[in-house]
Amino acid sequence: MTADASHQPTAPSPASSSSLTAPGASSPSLLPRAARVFVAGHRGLVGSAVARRLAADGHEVLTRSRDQLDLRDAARTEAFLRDARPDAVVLAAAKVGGIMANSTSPVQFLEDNLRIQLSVIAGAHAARVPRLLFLGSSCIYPKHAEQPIREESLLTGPLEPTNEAYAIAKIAGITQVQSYRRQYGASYISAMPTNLYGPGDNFDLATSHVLPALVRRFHEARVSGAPEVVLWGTGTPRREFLHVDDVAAACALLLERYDGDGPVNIGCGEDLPISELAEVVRQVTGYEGSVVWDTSKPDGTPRKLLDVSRLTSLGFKPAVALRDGIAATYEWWLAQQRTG
Ligand SMILES: NC(=O)C1=CN([C@@H]2O[C@H](COP(=O)(O)OP(=O)(O)OC[C@H]3O[C@@H](n4cnc5c(N)ncnc54)[C@H](OP(=O)(O)O)[C@@H]3O)[C@@H](O)[C@H]2O)C=CC1
Ligand SMILES: C[C@H]1O[C@H](OP(=O)(O)OP(=O)(O)OC[C@H]2O[C@@H](n3cnc4c(=O)[nH]c(N)nc43)[C@H](O)[C@@H]2O)[C@@H](O)[C@@H](O)C1=O
Repeated sequence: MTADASHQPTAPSPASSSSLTAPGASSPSLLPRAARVFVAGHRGLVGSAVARRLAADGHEVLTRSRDQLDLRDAARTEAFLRDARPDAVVLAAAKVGGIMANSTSPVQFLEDNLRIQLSVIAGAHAARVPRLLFLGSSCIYPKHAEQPIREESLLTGPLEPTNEAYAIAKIAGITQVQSYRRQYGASYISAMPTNLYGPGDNFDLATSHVLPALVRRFHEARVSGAPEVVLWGTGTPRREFLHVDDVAAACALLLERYDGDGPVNIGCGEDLPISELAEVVRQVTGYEGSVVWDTSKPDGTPRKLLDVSRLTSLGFKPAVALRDGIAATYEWWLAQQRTG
């Protein structure tokens, strides 16, 4: 793949580009009206929500399934982008999973994500795509970062070992985006969402995140009449959960209003212990047995609450309350079960 930069705008200096650039609500959007946007990973939890949101906002959403285009293939990805010539790319394709999948398959979490990022970000630049949003994750921050975690905490301490490979791939993605901005003046940005959930989530207990796993475990225990549900770890780690429709709204806002060098955290600003999350899910699913904690399983990072002031300064406000979002996600999953 080539990344011919000869026609790119002059690069801003890294120093000047490190400040937050947030056009006011009256400023023109950084995304044209009825823009053509390639959403990479449109079948996933986040990509599907972003695609729905952008379409509802009047944009044209371009998609390719993995069968049609494996985004690890740099040459084919660049050729697709040169041909499609989108106004923007949202990079929501990634190798994604919960704590166990991350711990047991670090090679795939590192290599697939590095390859996808190299293909899509370099390919977008080569195809002169003017705008790109890269999605990372809150796990990029140090395990013991000061809470709530500000964007400036990046690279200030050791990472959580259970997802270090994934985090390092995502940090490389942030640096790649910043490098295209610094060297070529590309209007490419990064966002770091907190733990997400919603319709389209992965409910496979071996690879899922905690929230869909709890929904499935409590539901199946209620249906089978099991006296107890076994959950992983101690229940003490704290996590922040954001509904995927809110993430999609934040992504749309950032595409329209943010053009800064640093990543932007996406979260709701509130967290809770996994034990409390379990209690909410128990109530929503109607399970009446008890919970047992399997402390042979990893806890992961003790706390991951994001400082979201950079995002809220742009006007973001989450709309979905956690209990309502869990109830709707449970309904969605039950409907999926019914339709096979
Ligand atoms: N879920 C969460 O809690 C969080 C997610 N994020 C970030 O959001 C982004 C999206 O995550 P999420 O939606 O949850 O993940 P999903 O696993 O739900 O979706 C990922 C998508 O990427 C696609 N994909 C993966 N590999 C390839 C490939 N080689 N070629 C083409 N497509 C590929 C998948 O395709 P297919 O359907 O064929 O498998 C899928 O559609 C990721 O960058 C993730 O890091 C950040 C924080 C938390
Ligand atoms: C989004 C984020 O997601 C991951 O990090 P994580 O937040 O640690 O992941 P998680 O959702 O899997 O677990 C959260 C907590 O919940 C506990 N837990 C209890 N019972 C179950 C359970 O049944 N399944 C799972 N998965 N966890 C459980 C579990 O032990 C842990 O204490 C990384 O992929 C990381 O890379 C990343 O970006």
